[in-house]
Amino acid sequence: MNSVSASFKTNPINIDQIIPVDFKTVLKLPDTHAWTSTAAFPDHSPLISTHEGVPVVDLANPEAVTLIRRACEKWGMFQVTNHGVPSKLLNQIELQTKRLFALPTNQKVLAVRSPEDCVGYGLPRISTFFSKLMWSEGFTIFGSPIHHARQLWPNHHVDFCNVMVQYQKELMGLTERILGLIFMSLGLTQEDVKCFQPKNGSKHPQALLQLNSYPVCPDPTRAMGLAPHTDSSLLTVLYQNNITGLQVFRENVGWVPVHPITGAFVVNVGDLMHIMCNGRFKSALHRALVNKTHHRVSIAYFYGPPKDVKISPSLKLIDHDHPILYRPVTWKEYLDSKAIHFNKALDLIRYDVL
Ligand SMILES: C=C1C[C@]23C[C@H]1CC[C@H]2[C@@]12CCC[C@@](C)(C(=O)O1)[C@H]2[C@@H]3C(=O)O
Ligand SMILES: O=C(O)CCC(=O)C(=O)O
Ligand SMILES: [Fe+2]
Repeated sequence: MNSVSASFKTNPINIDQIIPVDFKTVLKLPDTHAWTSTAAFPDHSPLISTHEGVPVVDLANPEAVTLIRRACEKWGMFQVTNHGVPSKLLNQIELQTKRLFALPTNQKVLAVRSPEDCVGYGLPRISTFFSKLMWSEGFTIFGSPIHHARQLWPNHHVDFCNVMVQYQKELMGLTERILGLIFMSLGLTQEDVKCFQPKNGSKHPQALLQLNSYPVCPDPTRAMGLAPHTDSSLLTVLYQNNITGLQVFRENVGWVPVHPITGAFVVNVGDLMHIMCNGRFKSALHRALVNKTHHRVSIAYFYGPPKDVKISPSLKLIDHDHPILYRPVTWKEYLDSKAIHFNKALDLIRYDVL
């Protein structure tokens, strides 16, 4: 069993927090989805438009490593262009994602996630930490989605499965290429990071694909698409359709929109990378808002280390001025802690926080 499934088994979720409402039939924002009175209430005030945005890195630029290092230090996030993933595949995955979420609710629930598993249809896992429900639905895939796809389309699941499998293959290549640049930017060599190099003996990295859908919302100023969180991965590579909604939080600045760039990916530092580089790159706090007129979709690829590999701060980044901050953890151990402690999980493995 992979680390993610194993963690879901240890921390099952209540079925009420898995099945979304039927967004299409709701004409007025229900109280269950109105975030107005909560601490996490979305601040919709526009930022001063002259403010700089998330850096865009052209992977063909010889300066890419330096640009990535700066972006990771300052934002924990950047966008990449010239990445080599065929635009045809991006169009196909967007189309298949929309095809899935366009199904009637009674059909989508045929592929619902079980309380003890990570794959299938349902609300975001972090829903359990908030008193209000989010205005979004998701479909999680690990490897081939054939089991659930067959339930959705008994005779028409082949195209969906092929696109999802092909996309994961492409994204594994791209993510490993970007990871290589990130390690280079930290001065780490292949030898330093060989513990989770692909195909190290029988060990393989683990990755998950998350299709997100944000239906049009009758009252977006009071709703939340996906509540603020950091990703538990090493690195997440996200494709978004051309609808704005993603925002990243910056200390002393606030929420900054991450406007879609046609054909680009958003890359964000996850908690495990934060640990590996001893906090030098911070995992990006981000969220997604919704809107009244446009259906937004995004496809997140969460990349993590092989099962049972302990992630710990690289010794090369530790010295007198940079004492070691985090204890070693496997992805499963970290996900288990996150399932209970959510945004406190990172602090709980710090040596200096009790
Ligand atoms: C490997 C992962 C990463 C998970 C948990 C597990 C499976 C599903 C992922 C998401 C997907 C949606 C946002 C998030 C915040 C959520 O609720 O579920 C993610 C979470 C995380 O990054 O922690
Ligand atoms: O939809 C988005 O832009 C963000 C998705 C996300 O943060 C996630 O799936 O973890
Ligand atoms: Fe995320």
